Amino acid sequence: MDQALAPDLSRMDVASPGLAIDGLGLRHGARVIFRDLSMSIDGGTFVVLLGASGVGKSSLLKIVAGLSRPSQGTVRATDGKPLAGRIAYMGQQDLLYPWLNVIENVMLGARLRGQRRDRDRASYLLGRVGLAERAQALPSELSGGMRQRAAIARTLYEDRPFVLMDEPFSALDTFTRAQVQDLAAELLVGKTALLITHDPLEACRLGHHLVLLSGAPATLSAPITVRGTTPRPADDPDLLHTQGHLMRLLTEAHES
Ligand SMILES: Nc1ncnc2c1ncn2[C@@H]1O[C@H](COP(=O)(O)OP(=O)(O)OP(=O)(O)O)[C@@H](O)[C@H]1O
Repeated sequence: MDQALAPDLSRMDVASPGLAIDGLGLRHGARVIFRDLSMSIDGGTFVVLLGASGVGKSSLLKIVAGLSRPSQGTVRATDGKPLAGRIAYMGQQDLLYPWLNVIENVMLGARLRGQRRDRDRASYLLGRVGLAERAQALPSELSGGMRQRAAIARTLYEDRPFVLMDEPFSALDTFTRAQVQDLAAELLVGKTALLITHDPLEACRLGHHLVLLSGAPATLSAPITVRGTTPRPADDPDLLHTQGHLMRLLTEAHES
C-alpha cells in the first residue's frame, strides 16, 4: 500500500471523552442478569471485558451502545454530550449487507448517513486487514474469518470516539488474529474502547485495564491494569504475569 494513500487514522489531537456507567441493572423476566453495575472508563483508554459465556457481557455492551435498554441505570459520556452518533459498535454477528460488496459494506455507515464515501480510506483498511484482493467480493463469497475482518474494517472506518467490539477476532487464525489486533491497537489510540473477548492473551495484548464480569446476578471486578504500551508482545514478562493472574481469576469465577 502506498503510504501516501494512508489516511491519518490515529489522530490524537482531540482525546476522546470517557464513559460513565452508573448503576446499570438488567433483568429478563424474573431473571436478574446484573444489578447496580458501575464503571468509569477514562477517555482514550482501552478496556477489555472478560467472563464466562452467558454471564451478561454482550448485554452490557449493547446497553452501552444504546441498542438495548437497561432495567435501571445510565450510561453517559464524560463531556456531557449525547452518546448517540458517536459510537462504533461491532456485534457478534457481522451484519454485512449481502447485496453489497466488501468495500461498499465498509463504507456503509457513510452511505446510510448520506455522507461522501472515502474509498481511499476503505481501501487502506481493507489492505490492512488482508482483504485488498476481495474488495469487490460479496459477503457470501468470503470465509467466516474474512467476513469478520470486513466487519472490523467497517468498524474502524467509522472513526468514532467510542468503539465497542464484541469478540471481534474470534473467527481469525492465530497469525491473522495477532496482525488484526496490532491494527486495532494502532488505530484505536486515543479512542475510548470497550472490547469483549474470551482470550486472556488477547486481553493482555490490547487492554490498558481488564475487567471481569462474573456471578449471578453478575458483578464487575476491580480493574486489573496491565503495564506497557499496546499491542504488547505475547512473550512480554508483564503480559505473561497478568495472563497467569487472569487465568486464576477466570477459573475461580467459573468454579464459584
Ligand atoms: N432477549 C433476551 N431474552 C431473554 N434472555 C436473554 C436475552 N438476551 C440475553 N439473554 C440471557 O441473558 C444472559 C446473558 O446473555 P449475554 O449474551 O449477555 O451473555 P455473554 O456473557 O455475552 O455470553 P457469550 O460469552 O456466550 O456471548 C444469558 O443467560 C442469555 O440467555
